[in-house]
Amino acid sequence: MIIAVDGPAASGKGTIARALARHYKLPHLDTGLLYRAVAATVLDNELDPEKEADAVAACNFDEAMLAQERLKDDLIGKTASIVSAHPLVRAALLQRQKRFAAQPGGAVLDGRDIGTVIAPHADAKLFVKATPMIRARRRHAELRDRGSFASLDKVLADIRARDERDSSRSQAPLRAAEDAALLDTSFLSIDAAVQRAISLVEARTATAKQP
Ligand SMILES: Nc1ncnc2c1ncn2[C@@H]1O[C@H](COP(=O)(O)OP(=O)(O)OP(=O)(O)O)[C@@H](O)[C@H]1O
Ligand SMILES: Nc1ccn([C@@H]2O[C@H](COP(=O)(O)O)[C@@H](O)[C@H]2O)c(=O)n1
Repeated sequence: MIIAVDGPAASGKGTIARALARHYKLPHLDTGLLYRAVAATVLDNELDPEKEADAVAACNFDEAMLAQERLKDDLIGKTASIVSAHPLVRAALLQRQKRFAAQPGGAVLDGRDIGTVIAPHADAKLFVKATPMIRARRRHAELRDRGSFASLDKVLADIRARDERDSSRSQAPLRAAEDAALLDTSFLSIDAAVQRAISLVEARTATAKQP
């Protein structure tokens, strides 16, 4: 079974995707980490994220980087959103994600274009959302716990800017696939959001099994 989980920054899609992977005993890929690794490589080598050739050169990143906690840094997230808008960067990362989705037994992937581009034939697609302010509060708390002290206003402004950049790019913009089930986590606890996600996956796959 392939499960595609998409949504904007800090909507809770990663939390839900990890829980679904545990529940269904499937491998999970957080595709945002790939773009974050490209971004970190750009920054480490003092390249220009706005320049497509610089960003493409960084797609050959060191695999060990994917395990680094610093990939969660805000600057890396923001830079990831810049490099991910380059068509050649998306092309360089495409096959790796498609291969992960196509492995025997299936997989759970989360990102921005899983249901639309990476796994358009996924058995179940979820589009996770929450209001910008709620997402900003969650991200603010997460950053604070990691010792970073950006103000809530700044985190909210960054989230809005990232939404705008991710939704307006020409290639694989952030959007819900037409056949995705919407899951608004704004007023759900993590446990309630995960239960709802499992119910939606069950409903999708039960419909598909009907003769
Ligand atoms: N339903 C929820 N209620 C409260 N907090 C939540 C909920 N879902 C997720 N969170 C918390 O919000 C933060 C962001 O969640 P998560 O990392 O899953 O989002 P994301 O959509 O994957 O973000 P990104 O795309 O930026 O990686 C985390 O600290 C997570 O624990
Ligand atoms: N499938 C994806 C996943 C991510 N991106 C871009 O990477 C940025 C960081 O992603 P996070 O999920 O770790 O926040 C994100 O803002 C997107 O620009 C993408 O384009 N496609």
